[in-house]
Amino acid sequence: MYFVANWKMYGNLSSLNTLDKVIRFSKSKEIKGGRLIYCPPNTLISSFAKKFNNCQIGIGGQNCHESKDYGAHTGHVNSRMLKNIGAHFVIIGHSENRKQGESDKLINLKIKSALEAKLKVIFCIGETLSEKRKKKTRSILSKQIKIGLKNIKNKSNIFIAYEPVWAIGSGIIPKSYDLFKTIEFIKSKFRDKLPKVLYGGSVNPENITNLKKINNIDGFLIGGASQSAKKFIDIVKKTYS
Ligand SMILES: O=C[C@H](O)COP(=O)(O)O
Repeated sequence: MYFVANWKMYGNLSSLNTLDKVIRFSKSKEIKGGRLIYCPPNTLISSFAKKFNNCQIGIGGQNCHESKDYGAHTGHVNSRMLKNIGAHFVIIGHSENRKQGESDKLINLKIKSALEAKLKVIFCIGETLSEKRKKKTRSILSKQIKIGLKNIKNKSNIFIAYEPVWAIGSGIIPKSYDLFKTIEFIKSKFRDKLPKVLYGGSVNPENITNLKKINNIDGFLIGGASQSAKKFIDIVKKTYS
């Protein structure tokens, strides 16, 4: 199982101290089969990479520019730059960026550039509350997958993160059966090799006990709770208990 910590726009150099606990945990037997990945803000990727030297914790960025080339794009960072400072993963298509106007087409270009830079991609998809109410979840997910992954033949380095927008930061999670069926639907879109599908949206040490019972989920993309080492570790421990 994969446990991805998305720190969003939180954290500074002093946050590095909180990682000691996670590093110790990652080297203990308690980690079982858990694979930990941290996606801090870009300002902290190098420091995280140094800190995680000698342990099995992956590092990722939270977004990247679509161009694989360097260029005059003020305020942006491309996938090569992320790779160069120690990232192995990048989150692309997060709803917080889609909300800012990131289109499926742009997401497709970003994914291609990230794969070219040899980063693994955590590709976020999910419906809004109004789309859910209009029973459009499946058509929205199909469109996001179809355009987002257009002309990408080798999908082996792509993880899908299903994050219903209404579940992010709201404390609300989908009903277990609905979530199982949605993940099954997402996987049905892939013919040959099934991608790993993560769930994200208000995952915490309390609701993980139910979420872990949904047996087609391959891991979790965790926002708020991942900023606390204790909560993040608890989520992993409870998944295996
Ligand atoms: O990337 C993480 C998700 O947006 C979930 O965030 P959350 O756990 O704070 O709801």
